[in-house]
Amino acid sequence: MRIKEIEIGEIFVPLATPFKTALRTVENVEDIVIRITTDTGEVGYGEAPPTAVITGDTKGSVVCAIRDFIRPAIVGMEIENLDGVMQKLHSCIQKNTSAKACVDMALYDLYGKRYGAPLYRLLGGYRRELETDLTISVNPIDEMVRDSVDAVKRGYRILKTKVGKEGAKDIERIAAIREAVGPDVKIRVDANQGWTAKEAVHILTAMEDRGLDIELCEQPVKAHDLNGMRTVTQSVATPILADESVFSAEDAVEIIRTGAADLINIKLMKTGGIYGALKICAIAETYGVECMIGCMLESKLAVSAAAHLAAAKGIITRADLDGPSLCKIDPFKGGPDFLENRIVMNDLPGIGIQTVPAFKEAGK
Ligand SMILES: C[C@H](N)C(=O)N[C@H](CCC(=O)O)C(=O)O
Ligand SMILES: [Mg+2]
Repeated sequence: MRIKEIEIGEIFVPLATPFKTALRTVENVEDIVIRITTDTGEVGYGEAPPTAVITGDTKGSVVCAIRDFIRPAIVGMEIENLDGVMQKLHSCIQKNTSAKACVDMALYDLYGKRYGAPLYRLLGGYRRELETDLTISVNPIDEMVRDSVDAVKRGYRILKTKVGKEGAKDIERIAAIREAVGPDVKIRVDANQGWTAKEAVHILTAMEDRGLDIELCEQPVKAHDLNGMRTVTQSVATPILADESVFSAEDAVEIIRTGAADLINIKLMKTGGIYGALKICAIAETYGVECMIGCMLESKLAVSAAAHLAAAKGIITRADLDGPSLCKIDPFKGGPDFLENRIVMNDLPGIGIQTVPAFKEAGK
């Protein structure tokens, strides 16, 4: 089964409410999608969000990387030689991890279809169901409390609360949310690089002293500040999870070697797809470092690929796969079932997404 064609399109999905972090505010998912067709007529789908503030990737750069570098490098290659195609994908252009992830997931989709199996089973088959958190955007405290209570009413038992914009005011934010949702809801905080190491130690220590029971803190300091992150990790009891600091397997080795964080957040858009994510899983398994699977502002297509990886691997113990829950509509047919906090895998081959509107309209 050979790669015959790679078509590039776009999708637009409005968010239910604006998504706000210490790094940015977004109102819509506006992502690049691709369709790979083989000489046997099989199709595989991929998606990439332009998360410039984290990955450096823009819509234009994703399109250019796929059209001018990746497509000429892999068209004609055999899907059965997945390792060979992946080596080409990762060597034909440096960085551009979102473009690579987009193509990588379409290739894995085809690989699953080639062998008639759901991808999560081919990759390891560890579990059939995942529990995801829901993100609470950083906003005035009363809004965050309202959003947290609403999320719990919708069935979410884990909240990922965005912080990192107003220093020590985050202590009051989390205190108000904890009081409103009670002791049984897990609260994770994600500062998206918004604190200095000193601020992080002060804020997290105060949260601990007030018994706010934070499950973990994600990326307290700047991505490049591994010394600062190690200081935080060593100074507080709250587990620290590296997100923007870990893109590659090499980054994961460095984090583990230096003890800069306790946990690693794997996102396909940082690793360049499942192929790179599997390398981080292997390193994390070797050293017993648990991982979270995360997403950017992705719709069900890309998040389904991440769900397959997470369902496959035991070392991925936490999921932040709320992209589809943040969207106002789901434009796709097929894929795993996203039932608010529960993601249930099924037996559809590959990733399981059956239609992508951008290509239906193109009428190919
Ligand atoms: C959407 C997901 N829950 C999330 O919060 N991801 C962010 C980055 C998302 C973005 O800015 O597109 C994260 O974990 O930092
Ligand atoms: Mg994060």
